[in-house]
Amino acid sequence: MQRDSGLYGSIIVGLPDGESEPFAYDYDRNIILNDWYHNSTTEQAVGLSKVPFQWIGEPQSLLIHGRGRFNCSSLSVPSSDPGLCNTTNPDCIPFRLIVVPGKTYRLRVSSLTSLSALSFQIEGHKLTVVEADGHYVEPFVVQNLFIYSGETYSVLVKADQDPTTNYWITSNIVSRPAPNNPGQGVLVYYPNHPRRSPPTIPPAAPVWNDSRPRMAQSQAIKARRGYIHTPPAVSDRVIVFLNTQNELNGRRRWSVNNVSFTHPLTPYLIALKHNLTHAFDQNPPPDGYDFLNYDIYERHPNANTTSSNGIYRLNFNSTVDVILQNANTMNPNNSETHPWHLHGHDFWVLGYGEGKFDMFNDPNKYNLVNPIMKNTVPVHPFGWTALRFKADNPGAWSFHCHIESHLFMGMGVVFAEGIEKVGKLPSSIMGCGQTQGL
Ligand SMILES: O=C1O[C@H]([C@@H](O)CO)C(O)=C1O
Repeated sequence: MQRDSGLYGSIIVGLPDGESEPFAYDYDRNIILNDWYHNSTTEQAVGLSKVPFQWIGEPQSLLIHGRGRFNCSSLSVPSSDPGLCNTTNPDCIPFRLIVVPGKTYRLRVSSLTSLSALSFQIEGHKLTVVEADGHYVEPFVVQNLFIYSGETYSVLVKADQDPTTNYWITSNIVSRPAPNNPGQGVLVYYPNHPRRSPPTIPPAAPVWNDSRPRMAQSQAIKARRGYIHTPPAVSDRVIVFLNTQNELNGRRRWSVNNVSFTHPLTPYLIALKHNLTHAFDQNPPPDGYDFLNYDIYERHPNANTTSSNGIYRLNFNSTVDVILQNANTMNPNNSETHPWHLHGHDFWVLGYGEGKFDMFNDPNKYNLVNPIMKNTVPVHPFGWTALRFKADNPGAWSFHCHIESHLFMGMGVVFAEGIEKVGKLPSSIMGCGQTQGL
């Protein structure tokens, strides 16, 4: 859980010389969104592993590019440290984005939240979505951008409003019933004073449990004309992943096809390359679940799930479809949003749907014309998301929910392909588990 402890940043990849973007802007700015907890990740991990389970709860603040505010009146015991909870402390100055009237800004917005699904908004300004996870998007305009942990977007925003005032930049939690405690920054029109707060109240958050606008925005993201990578027309293998919340020996877990993921001590790549067959479970986890009989609107009937560190072996260069199927958690009438993130590949997003994926009819509705390629994608409450990718990158790759505590609780799988094509592994990476002395 190092990311939650602050180990993160952005890498911006430029274009090769002589190439230009298919959209125009004057300035480029980077905005990282995050959520912030007062408990350390170690304390969180201890609670998540406890019997009875102690959930991490909602974050204490939302950060916009590293800056946030804590509502001090929410402390049950007032802080004795006068330096803390002091809004005049320079550390409490919110994020400011200074813009020149009339200019267009490309904002590279990314979310590295440990839990929260966010809605990002700039009061009074439209956002034109032009890029997602490094791929150009057929442009579309939104009032607020829904962004899930692990995703990156570029939006264009034009400073075309009344320049005599400043405007709120906000992030709000959606998809969970969190207290209304938005992340707040300020869009400052030059040469207004950068400390001047906007005269308005910040824009209202979207209704947290209305998943329709989120689903609609997910479906609106298509590859830009002229930049479409056409997916293979058919796949060689279809894997359906039922996402459920369960228990294992009294511990709360997440599982995929009733298998909750555990990490082996020996790194997979080394174990595979050196044929260390005792390093992890050699039985592959299942490719599906009982989709005819399983009721996704009920709690998992088998409260006691299984666990494994087994992996999915993919034929090199094969085309794989993955259907992520969401379901009810252990709480009645509750299903959550999960941003699934794949290492080592980009996948085509073929479709999203509500309810149970119908494997006889839903594939006919796949978008094979202009699907966006991404590496992180939401699975909406009680919904499904269909992906396709080429298993063309030799190695062992994690595919997991980007919510840090959900991965910790077992919500992930590992794909491996083309291991024979991986070159000799350096001795400097040896040391863990059974790799000592290799
Ligand atoms: O993993 C989770 O556990 C809690 C809750 O389901 C516990 O009952 C929650 O909101 C999660 O996302």
